[in-house]
Amino acid sequence: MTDKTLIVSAPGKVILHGEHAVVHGKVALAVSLNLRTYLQIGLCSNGRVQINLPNIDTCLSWESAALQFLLTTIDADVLNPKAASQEQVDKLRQFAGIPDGCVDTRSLAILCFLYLYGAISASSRQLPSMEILVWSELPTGAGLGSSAAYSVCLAAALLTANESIACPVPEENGTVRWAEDELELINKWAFQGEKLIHGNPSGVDNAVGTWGGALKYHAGKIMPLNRIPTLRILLTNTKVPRSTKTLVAGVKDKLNKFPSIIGPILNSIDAISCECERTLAAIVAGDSTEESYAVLEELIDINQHHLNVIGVGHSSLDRLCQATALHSLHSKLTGAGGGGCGITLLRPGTVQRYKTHPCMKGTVEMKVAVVTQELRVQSVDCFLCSTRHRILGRQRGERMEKQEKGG
Ligand SMILES: Nc1ncnc2c1ncn2[C@@H]1O[C@H](COP(=O)(O)OP(=O)(O)OP(=O)(O)O)[C@@H](O)[C@H]1O
Ligand SMILES: C[C@@](O)(CCO)CC(=O)[O-]
Ligand SMILES: [Mg+2]
Repeated sequence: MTDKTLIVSAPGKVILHGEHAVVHGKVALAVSLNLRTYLQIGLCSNGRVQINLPNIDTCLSWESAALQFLLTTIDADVLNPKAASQEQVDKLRQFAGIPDGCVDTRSLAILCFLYLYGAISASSRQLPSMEILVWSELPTGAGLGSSAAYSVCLAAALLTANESIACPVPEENGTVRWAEDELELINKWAFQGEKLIHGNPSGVDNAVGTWGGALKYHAGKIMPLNRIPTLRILLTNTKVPRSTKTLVAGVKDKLNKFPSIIGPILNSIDAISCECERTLAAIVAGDSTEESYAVLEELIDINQHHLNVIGVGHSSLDRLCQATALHSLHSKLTGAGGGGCGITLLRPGTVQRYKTHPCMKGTVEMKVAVVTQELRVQSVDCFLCSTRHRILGRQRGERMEKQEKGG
C-alpha cells in the first residue's frame, strides 16, 4: 500500500452472558455494538514511526533506526502468530521506559503496538516508516471491548501495510472487507495484542471485533448466532475505572484458592449462557415471548449475583441494578466488571405497564426515559442500543471496513 492512506475500523461489543467464565473454557454470548474504533495508517518516507492515540492523550514518534532492535528481539512468522515471550516483553518495556508491573492505559497501548508492529514486520525484515492515528467512539476500559477493537484495528492495518493480506473485496455500500482466511489472520494477531493488554484473554472480544454480529464463543470456537431476536439494551457506563487484566487475574486467584466453590459458579454461568441461547431461539420461533423475556430477566439477575460472588462486582453496578429494579428492569455488568458498563434488558413493544408502580400507567418508552433520568443523577452515561443492525442478516466476515485513499 505504498503512498496510500488506509482507514480501518472495528466494533466494540457487549457480552450478554459468560464474561470471566469464558476465560476458563465456558460459553459466552456476545454481540457487536454500533460504537467503533477507527485507525488511519499512512506509509511515509521520513524514516520515522509515529503513533497518535488521542483518546488516551498519547502521541509517540521514533526514528525507524531506533526500532531496529525489534527485528533481533522478535523472530515471528507473520502467518503463524505467537504470543510475546516474557523476555520480549521485558525488552519492549525497557525500550519504552515502562517499569515492570506497570499496567496503565498508555503503557499497555504502547506495548501492544510495539509488539504487533515488530512481530508483523519481522518476516519481511523491514520496519516501514508510518504514521498511525487511532480514535474511538468506545469508552476506554469500560467493558465494551475497547482493547480488542484497538488490537483488531492495529492487526488489520499492519498486516495490510506489509501486504501479508491482500486488498479486500469492495462491497456495494462503499465499504470493503477481507476474505475469511485474512480475517482469521487478523483475529489471531489481535488475540496476541489482547494478551499484552489483558494477560489471559479468552479471545471472545477480538472475535467480535473482527467479525462483528452476534456470536457464541466456547473454548476458542467461534459460532455465529443466527437465531437471536432484536434486543433492546440500555447501556450504562458507571465511569468507574477498572482494568480487565487485574479483574481476570483476581478471578483466577479465587478459582485457585477455592476450586470447589468457584468452579461450580463458573459452571452455572456456562449453563446460564446456554439457557439464554435457547430462550433467544424460542423468541425467534415465536414461543410465548412474555415468558421468554421473564426467563431472560431471571438469568440476568442470577448471573449478576454470580459475578458479585466471583469478585467482579462494584457498588456503582449494585446501584444500577437497584435503580433499574425499581422499574422492574433487570441489569447486570458486562465485560470485566469492577465498574465500567452494565446492561439493562428492555422488553420490546410500548404497551408494558409499570409493575412496581401500578398507579403510574406508562409505556416502556416512558419507563426508559424515567430510569435514564434517574440514573443520570448518579453521574453515569446511559445510551440505548439495539442489536438489530448488528445481528440480523449479517454474515461472518462482514465487519471490517476499509477505505483506500490516494494512489
Ligand atoms: N482508543 C484507544 N487508544 C489507545 N489505547 C486504547 C484505546 N482503547 C483501548 N485501549 C487500550 O486498551 C486498554 C483497555 O482495555 P481493557 O481490556 O482494560 O478494557 P476494555 O477492553 O474497554 O473492557 P473489556 O475488556 O472489559 O471489554 C487501555 O488501557 C488501552 O491500553
Ligand atoms: C472478562 C472477560 O471475560 C471479558 C472482557 O470483555 C475477559 C475475556 O474473555 O478475555
Ligand atoms: Mg478489553
